[in-house]
Amino acid sequence: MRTLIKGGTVLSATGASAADVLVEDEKVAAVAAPGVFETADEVLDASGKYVLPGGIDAHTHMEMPFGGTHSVDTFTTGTEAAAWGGTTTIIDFAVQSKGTTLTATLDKWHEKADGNCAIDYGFHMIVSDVNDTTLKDMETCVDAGVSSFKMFMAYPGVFYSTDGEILRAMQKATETGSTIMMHAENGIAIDELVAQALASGRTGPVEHGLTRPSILEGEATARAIALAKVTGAPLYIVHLSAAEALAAVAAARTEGQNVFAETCPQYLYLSIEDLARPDFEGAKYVASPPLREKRHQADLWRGLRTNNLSVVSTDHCPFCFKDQKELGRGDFSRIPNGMPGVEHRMDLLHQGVVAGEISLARWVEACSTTPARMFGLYPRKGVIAPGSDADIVIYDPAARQTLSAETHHMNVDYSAYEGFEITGKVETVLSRGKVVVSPSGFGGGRGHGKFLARDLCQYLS
Ligand SMILES: NC(=O)NCCC(=O)O
Ligand SMILES: [Zn+2]
Ligand SMILES: [Zn+2]
Repeated sequence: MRTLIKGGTVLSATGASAADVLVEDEKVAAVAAPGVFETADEVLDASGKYVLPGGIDAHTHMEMPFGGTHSVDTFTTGTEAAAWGGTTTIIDFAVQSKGTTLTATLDKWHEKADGNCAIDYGFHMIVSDVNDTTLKDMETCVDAGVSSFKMFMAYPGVFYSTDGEILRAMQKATETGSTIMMHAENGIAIDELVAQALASGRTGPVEHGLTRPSILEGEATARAIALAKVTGAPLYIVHLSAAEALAAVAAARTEGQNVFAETCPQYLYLSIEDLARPDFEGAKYVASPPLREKRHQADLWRGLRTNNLSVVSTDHCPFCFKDQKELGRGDFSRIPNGMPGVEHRMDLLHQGVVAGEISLARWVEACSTTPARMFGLYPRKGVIAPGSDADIVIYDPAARQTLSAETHHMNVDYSAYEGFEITGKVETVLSRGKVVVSPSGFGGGRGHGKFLARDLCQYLS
């Protein structure tokens, strides 16, 4: 089966050019000057549109257990929603709970995802019980294509690891060539602030933000960087939200340390003012790290331009407002942490292009090419080039849309971006050559997506 994408502007991490793309079965066969290929079994007209590599969302949580409940997107609903938004690969997190092994955890996550995804997917591993077996199992995970391990300096008693445990896991990461991903917030100090707030009757959602000050993200980020320096491990800071944390990353990178960071659209567009919405509506915006004061946003955009922030992921972790966020009415510390967003990342970052914050090439780089390189998927993913998987988005940069829970495809009863006016819209999406989204609707489905065994990080200096 040959598909020709004709007349579009092909985007990459290095620029844009008028070109046609020939797809043969699941792969890109050729990229050539307009008109070189005359026809194919199927021809998609991309005149006036961008043709870009499918997005890679390197941070999602489908069906994630948290605080006695689960994030509500399944691997099926979440990957379908991702496809609607131009994302053709997710990397989700398998979650080790205390007392279980990494290998059993990985088996469990394969059971949840295999045969259920609409687009390709990989796994990172959350390490929450550092012991000799866990450290040994990290080797098995790397061999099985899970080459990155998330650890937490937050959530004492749940996912939290001590500095000593982090150090040991980092040493194993250095030995295996794998990457440590860090949730960098000082959870011990935060838990004190949370207890004090509750004791003095401050119970509403905004307290979630007020008890997790940005300086404690900066401190934890700097500490993680120090531990990575001692051990030589590559370090990737997840969901970076604060100027103080970004400064720590920038300083380490200036020294040449293999330290990288991602941010998420919510930190670029939303703020603590959303957490302060009345009538418990702020609960919709509870995630950790919390939404910050607006002053941080300009720093984050600058970080994206300078590559101190290399990747934009969503940290998609949806909990319904009714029933789930409700668990924390009267006690903000019980509000399930996480926000929906997997469907909107490409559109929201395109607004950064429209506003002149980032270039088109940078949009593609941060949302597709760099995550592919960072997590060992390049050049299979993250680029439109001969031999690459035909994960391709045809994007109409002039279309207009309004984001809303009424129209989104995520399995959650609210939109964090309700009413946002967007310039640009995904028109067609190919996943390994198959048209999964088109103007006539959803053509993909559960089971098309395949597990991606990933190589080591390809982004080290
Ligand atoms: N971010 C968040 O609040 N929930 C998902 C889990 C995590 O990434 O820490
Ligand atoms: Zn986290
Ligand atoms: Zn997360």
